Amino acid sequence: MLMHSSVSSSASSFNCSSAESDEVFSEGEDTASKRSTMRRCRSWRTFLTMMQWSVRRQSSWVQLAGHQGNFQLSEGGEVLKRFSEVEAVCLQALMADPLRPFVPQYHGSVNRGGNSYIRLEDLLSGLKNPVIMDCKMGVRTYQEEELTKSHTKPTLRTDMYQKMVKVDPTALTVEEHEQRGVTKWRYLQWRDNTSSTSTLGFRIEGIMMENGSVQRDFKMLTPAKVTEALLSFTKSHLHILKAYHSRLQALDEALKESPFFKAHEVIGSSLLFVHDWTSKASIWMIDFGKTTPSPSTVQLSHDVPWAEGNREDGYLIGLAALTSLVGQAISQAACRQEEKHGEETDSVTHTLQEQEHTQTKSQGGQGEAAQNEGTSD
Ligand SMILES: O=P(O)(O)O[C@H]1[C@H](O)[C@@H](OP(=O)(O)O)[C@H](OP(=O)(O)O)[C@@H](OP(=O)(O)O)[C@H]1O
Ligand SMILES: Nc1ncnc2c1ncn2[C@@H]1O[C@H](COP(=O)(O)OP(=O)(O)O)[C@@H](O)[C@H]1O
Repeated sequence: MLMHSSVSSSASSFNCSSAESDEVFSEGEDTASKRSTMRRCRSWRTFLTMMQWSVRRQSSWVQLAGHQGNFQLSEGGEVLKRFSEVEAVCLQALMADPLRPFVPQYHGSVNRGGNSYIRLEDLLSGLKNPVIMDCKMGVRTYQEEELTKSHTKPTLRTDMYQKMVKVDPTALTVEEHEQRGVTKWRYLQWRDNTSSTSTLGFRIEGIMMENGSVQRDFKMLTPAKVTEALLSFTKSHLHILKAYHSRLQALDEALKESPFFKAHEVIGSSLLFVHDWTSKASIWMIDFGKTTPSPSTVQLSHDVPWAEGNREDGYLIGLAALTSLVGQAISQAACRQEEKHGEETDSVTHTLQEQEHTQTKSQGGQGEAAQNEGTSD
């Protein structure tokens, strides 16, 4: 789902502010005075509406991936995400962890219209026409419980069967076609195997460019294809790629120091890359809905392949691959820049040579003319 908040939260949703409601008509006020008060109220309303509009335009909030209807935009640079106990517990712990600078600020929960929400810092706040990329981390996006459930208590999902049919009907067995359903584990595993999740330890879930165009469903199994996507996402801007590279390296350092990371199996969590053309670029850890404490008997290393029962998520495998591919994008962008610079220099040299040539010719002509003049004297 993609939701442009700047449009949805337009002036029409604006309520009379306290400044306006202060202007209450008193009994017996004469008509002229009422008119003048109304005029003042209208201009206040217009002014405040414009202020509200422009402040909201600062955050053109979009939801690039995830569950439709899970988010609401809130006042004061916050977004509200549908409450999940698992996620709330993680966020609470992360606020006192070395990973805190990499996680949106968590402000507890709130009730809206009978539903509970988690209050999160809006990571797009202050960015102008943001460019966003959601990378889902890890070598698998399903919890081990999902696998167990698929053996012991399989529930067939028609929606997931249909999503598979739409992409590749041949991926389904005859039995699955007959049942017109697959388990959630089967679907998630298929998604992992048909993307770079299983091989690289991450996948690009979606990219939104500054004009609002969104690309999802990347068929990117090869590192070269991912590098290509990174170059297109950053328009090969070296300073943006370098900022991302440093942030990934800093995240790696923080993960090594993090008691939270040591003790949790991080499944289905994303890194949200955000930048705009005023050179603000950052990366944030989001979505802890499937991040759970690892059993006390298991010591996770996060950098070895998953095997049933070992609980490994492969988060660091993905982070290393992603960092290395951003590094490759930097090298390629630098090469392209040099080539472009070379071409520009060539063209400048060529122009200068041409100018010199023309000048020499015309000077030669002038000399001749002067000589002729001299001789005619
Ligand atoms: O992205 P597509 O291919 O559409 O598949 C989605 C994602 O895997 C979701 O994971 P995430 O939240 O990490 O994006 C998952 O939510 P869960 O978090 O519940 O596993 C959805 O399961 P359902 O919510 O059961 O439909 C599943 O349908
Ligand atoms: N704090 C935030 N600030 C800005 N955008 C966010 C924030 N959290 C999530 N998003 C947007 O919402 C999308 C889905 O978020 P996510 O937490 O993964 O939801 P879900 O649990 O439904 O999968 C992200 O890809 C991103 O575009």
